[in-house]
Amino acid sequence: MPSTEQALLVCKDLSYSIGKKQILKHISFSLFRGDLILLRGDNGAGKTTLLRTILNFGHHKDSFSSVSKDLKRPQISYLGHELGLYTSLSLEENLHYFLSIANLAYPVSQIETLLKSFRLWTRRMDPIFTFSRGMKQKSALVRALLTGGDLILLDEPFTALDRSGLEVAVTLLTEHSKSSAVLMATHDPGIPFSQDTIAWNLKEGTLETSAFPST
Ligand SMILES: Nc1ncnc2c1ncn2[C@@H]1O[C@H](COP(=O)(O)OP(=O)(O)OP(=O)(O)O)[C@@H](O)[C@H]1O
Repeated sequence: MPSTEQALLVCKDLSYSIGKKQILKHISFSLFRGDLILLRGDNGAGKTTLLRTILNFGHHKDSFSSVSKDLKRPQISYLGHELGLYTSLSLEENLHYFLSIANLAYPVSQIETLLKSFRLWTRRMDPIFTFSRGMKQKSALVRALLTGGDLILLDEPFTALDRSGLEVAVTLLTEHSKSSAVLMATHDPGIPFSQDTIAWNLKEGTLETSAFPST
């Protein structure tokens, strides 16, 4: 394992409570470029809470104490249960908007490749409200990939995807994780990830890590 000095984000002894209920208990981990991590756990185990805590790591300075020396603050992209797309805008308009607020150029040929992979290319000028649930999910994944930055956090990213959409998503996320880190919460047991994938399991507020697939 690389040293924590090379980590994008180091978390030490993170505990988090909502009201009187302790959700996360003394959690420690480091995230590195190249990591592709599946986060599992029962309903209510705290997966969404952990992802949102990482997203807002600046509010938990005592736990997130160290980041790589060459990187002041990792850029994080988040895709949660709410897809965060503007439904009255077209897919293309959404991508233009999210790239512009992330201060990124519009990568024309990359977008064409992504949209063709997800079979969204011919629908790119249509408003999002005319899309099926799976098409909205694919659109949100494209947005997250394009604005990915150093770390992508995904909460149930495969919801409503058909088999071919799932395979495309897995391929794209695997490719993306080679240059950044990808951490995703999922219940889906049949995701075709490689043996290099890291498995995390949240159980009663503590984090267990194991080789993939988790048991
Ligand atoms: N706003 C809130 N107020 C009170 N309790 C909350 C709130 N948000 C989350 N919780 C509690 O925190 C715990 C963890 O919730 P969380 O959404 O992180 O679980 P999860 O592992 O993502 O679950 P799921 O698999 O169902 O999506 C649950 O017991 C939940 O009831």
